[in-house]
Amino acid sequence: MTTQLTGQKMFLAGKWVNGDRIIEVRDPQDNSIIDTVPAASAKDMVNCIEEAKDGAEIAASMPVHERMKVINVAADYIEQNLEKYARTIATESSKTIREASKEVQRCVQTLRISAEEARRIHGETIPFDQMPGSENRVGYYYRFPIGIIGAITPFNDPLNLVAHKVGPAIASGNAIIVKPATVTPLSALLLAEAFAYAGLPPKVLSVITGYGNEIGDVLVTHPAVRMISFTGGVEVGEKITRKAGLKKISMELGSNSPVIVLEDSDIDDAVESTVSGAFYAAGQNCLSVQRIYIQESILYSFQTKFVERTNQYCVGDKQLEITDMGPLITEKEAIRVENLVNEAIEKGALLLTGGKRNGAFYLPTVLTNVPKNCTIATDEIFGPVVLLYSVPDLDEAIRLSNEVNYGLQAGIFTKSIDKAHRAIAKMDVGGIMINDSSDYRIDSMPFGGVKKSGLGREGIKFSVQEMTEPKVVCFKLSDY
Ligand SMILES: NC(=O)c1ccc[n+]([C@@H]2O[C@H](COP(=O)([O-])OP(=O)(O)OC[C@H]3O[C@@H](n4cnc5c(N)ncnc54)[C@H](O)[C@@H]3O)[C@@H](O)[C@H]2O)c1
Ligand SMILES: O=C[C@H](O)CS(=O)(=O)O
Repeated sequence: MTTQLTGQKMFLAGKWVNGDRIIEVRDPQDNSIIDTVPAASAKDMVNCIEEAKDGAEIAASMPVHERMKVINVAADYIEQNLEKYARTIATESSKTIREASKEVQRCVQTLRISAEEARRIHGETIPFDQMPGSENRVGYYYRFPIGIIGAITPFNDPLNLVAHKVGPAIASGNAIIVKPATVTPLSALLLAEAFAYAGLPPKVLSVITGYGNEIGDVLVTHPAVRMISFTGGVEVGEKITRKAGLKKISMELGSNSPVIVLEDSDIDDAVESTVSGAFYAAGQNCLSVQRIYIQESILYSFQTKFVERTNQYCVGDKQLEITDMGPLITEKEAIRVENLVNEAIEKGALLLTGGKRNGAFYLPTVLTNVPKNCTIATDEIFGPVVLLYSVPDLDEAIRLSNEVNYGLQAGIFTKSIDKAHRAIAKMDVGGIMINDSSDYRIDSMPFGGVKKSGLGREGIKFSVQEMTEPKVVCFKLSDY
């Protein structure tokens, strides 16, 4: 898709500004240049943070009804321009136009939920007289905004995952500086466009484009930035956590999601759900189904149907409505996935389908008999590859599921409420879906994981909690 190279500006403290250097934004499908954005410098980031100090005061002084109005008008703007937002996502990222449209609709929902949560930031009265000697004291606590939030976001959901930080930040009266993924900055800039249209006061929001290690370090280490809200890979997450020092940290990291399919399940339903969960967004999805543990009595039936359904996946031009799966975000990423699969095959894994690359495209791939000593067995693939395993029973499936040092979400297909509850209790994850794959989320639910999958929870209400602090107020009365 060729678009007029207009050269985007970044959105710093409410102003659209150029930079001294530029970054080319490319379409993963054909590596064509679709636009350019500024490559901000460390100095630009320092200036941005200085402006955000004023922004934090402005944001905190916005009455709740104004915050709600601005967020809802921004949501309206995006809804009215859905096609433009979807095309931008489907051009700069590797999502198909159908996947991109769904992301825009979710972003609108995320913002509307954020507006609602702005009116629900409550405190509580505190019965101080529970302690002898405090009979003449009354008071409460309320929640106040922490000030400046630094948000660093990934490439795979370039709009909605930015909204998951900007929405709650504004709802809770904070200023926020977003450093979007270097390869997919345009969608984040469009989010800024919506808030500029909605009349968000200047200096409250910045979207600063550039290289993560260059400007990210400044954002992460600056003392005026009181929280880092990061979504991305565990390697970068650990780097940031080490550098951040004494400030709030929210880490939404990687995964290697398991799904269990028991013999009493609806196999056709399980197949449909896990194929979608494995190959949505070409597997570049933190909730992607990476491992499926199938009870041995139904292995042949499930495996046959799964491979058959996988082979029906339409891989091609991501701008076409008929396309189920587009490319990965870069050819380099496709080669990384190809190498992971080839390592497994060299070590004895069986390839049931896929395993072929063409540039940035990598076919939906199904492996079985994958040895434990393969990288692909324990690391996050973040590509269209799924591993099938045979298990004798639920307990073995749970044990194997928990062996991997990630724990974002899992799924289990069973008609037994007892078995479902055993999985709920025993699986070491942040979310478990019964008769859904791991790839299920609504934007208001608590979202996040354990082990290497992260720290804290997103999902608007939970982000608002992380982005605010309680303040206790106590009155000692003289003639009570
Ligand atoms: N748990 C979740 O909610 C969730 C959601 C989406 C993606 N992810 C994870 O994100 C990863 C894929 O996204 P990605 O490839 O964009 O991740 P990434 O970690 O490579 O990059 C994420 C962001 O960090 C920035 N960055 C890179 N190095 C940095 C540094 N040294 N300091 C500061 N910032 C730096 C990047 O520019 C980008 O904006 C996968 O692991 C996926 O599981 C998790
Ligand atoms: O990639 C991870 C995303 O957070 C999953 S979802 O798109 O929000 O469901």
